[in-house]
Amino acid sequence: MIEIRDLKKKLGSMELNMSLTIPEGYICGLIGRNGSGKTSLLNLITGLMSPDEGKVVIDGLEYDKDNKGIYSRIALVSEDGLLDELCSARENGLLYGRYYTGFNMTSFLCLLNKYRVNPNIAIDKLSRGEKLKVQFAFAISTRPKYLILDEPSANFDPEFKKAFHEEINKLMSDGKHTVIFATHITSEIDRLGDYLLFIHEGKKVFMGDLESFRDKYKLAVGEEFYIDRLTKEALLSKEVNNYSTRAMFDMDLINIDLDERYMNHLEFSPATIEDFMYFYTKEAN
Ligand SMILES: Nc1ncnc2c1ncn2[C@@H]1O[C@H](COP(=O)(O)OP(=O)(O)OP(=O)(O)O)[C@@H](O)[C@H]1O
Repeated sequence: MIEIRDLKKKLGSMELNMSLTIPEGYICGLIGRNGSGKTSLLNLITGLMSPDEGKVVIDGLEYDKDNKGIYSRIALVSEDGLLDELCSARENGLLYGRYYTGFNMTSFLCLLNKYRVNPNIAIDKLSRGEKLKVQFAFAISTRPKYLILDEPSANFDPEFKKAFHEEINKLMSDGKHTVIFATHITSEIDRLGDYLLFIHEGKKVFMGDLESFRDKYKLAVGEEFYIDRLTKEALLSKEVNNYSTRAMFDMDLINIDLDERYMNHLEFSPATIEDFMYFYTKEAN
């Protein structure tokens, strides 16, 4: 389990400030608009960045006290690659694999072969997508309990996306692994995710399973008159068009006794992550 306890980090004019728990055995999609703090949060979780206050606790272990225990459990795949760019993938495997108790060189080379990446040329001679493939293959070959992916699939071609999803499913099949991935592709969370963590300006807006998300946030369509009659606190924001109005509601805050008669005039459907982001950030602006 990953616990983020009262974590604070000043990032320019913004402060990342949150507490949350990420359970084991699930895939958690991390979403938020550009600059909301996704990469910074993942860097704090993986120990690449230190918090100003608070801490990250992984399986009861803490950075600075139990680094070895943490690093044997966690692997990060990100654009800012952690491998040596001047060395080939094979050399990186030989150099850095030994720091990971679970690293398997044969599995690493097999995956590179499967992904059609040459293991013998320097990483800086590879394309962006190929670099990410090397990182992904390396991370998977350490058999991490926690696999952290920072927008991994943005540069993957459709064929590799399929292989990537298969590999994630394989890793997750024993129920003991956890994947956290930041993405801007909301359909990827719908497809892969069990949990959703939505952040905005360094703060947690929603953390929970996708079913709870769809129960909590609903999109209402109908006449503005009826939308305006519902509990004000439950309304995230609305968009008025010529013929109908769309509005996002937090159903936990709706007062059913008072609102039901107006709700009957509106059509409600579970929010998609994309709709939620649109209506949430529209109001927050
Ligand atoms: N070391 C740092 N010092 C100062 N500011 C920082 C630092 N790292 C990040 N920031 C700022 O913090 C904010 C969040 O950055 P971050 O990269 O975490 O966002 P993000 O959600 O991953 O964005 P994107 O979706 O564009 O990748 C940005 O405004 C960034 O400029």
